[in-house]
Amino acid sequence: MRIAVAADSAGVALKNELRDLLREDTRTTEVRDLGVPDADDDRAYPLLGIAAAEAVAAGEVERAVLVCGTGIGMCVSANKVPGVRATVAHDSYSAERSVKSNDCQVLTMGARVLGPELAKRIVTEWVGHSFDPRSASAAKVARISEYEQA
Ligand SMILES: O=C[C@H](O)[C@H](O)COP(=O)(O)O
Repeated sequence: MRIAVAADSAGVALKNELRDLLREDTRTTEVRDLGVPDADDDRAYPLLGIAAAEAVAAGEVERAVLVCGTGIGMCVSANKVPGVRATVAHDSYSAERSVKSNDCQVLTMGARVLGPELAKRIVTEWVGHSFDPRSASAAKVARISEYEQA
């Protein structure tokens, strides 16, 4: 699995931890860090979130993990990119269902909301989840795509 990571200055420390964790994970083949590199970089979350979502939409990566202060700005930004389904998730169950029910390719988190150990656990679990296109959820997700393409 190819994964992009990105964050604003509020999320960069957690993003870097998650990036390193994902790079050690044998299930990932590429972990692309789209920035910011450090907290001195004041590029705002929409720039980073949209860039990562565009990489997902273009098929350059399958998924993205985005971090800002709350996860909300990254989520709203990523969802503006056609074809991308992003969610904030700070608990294991929501992260799991975002993939299995909603086929979300993008997970966003708030570094000011949850601690790094919980974030790492959620992301590690999230990599292991997959969407079943034959599931009853598939038709519901298809309705979202139909609206987007209308
Ligand atoms: O959703 C936005 C993020 O939490 C961001 O890191 C902080 O945004 P703000 O500086 O506008 O509060």
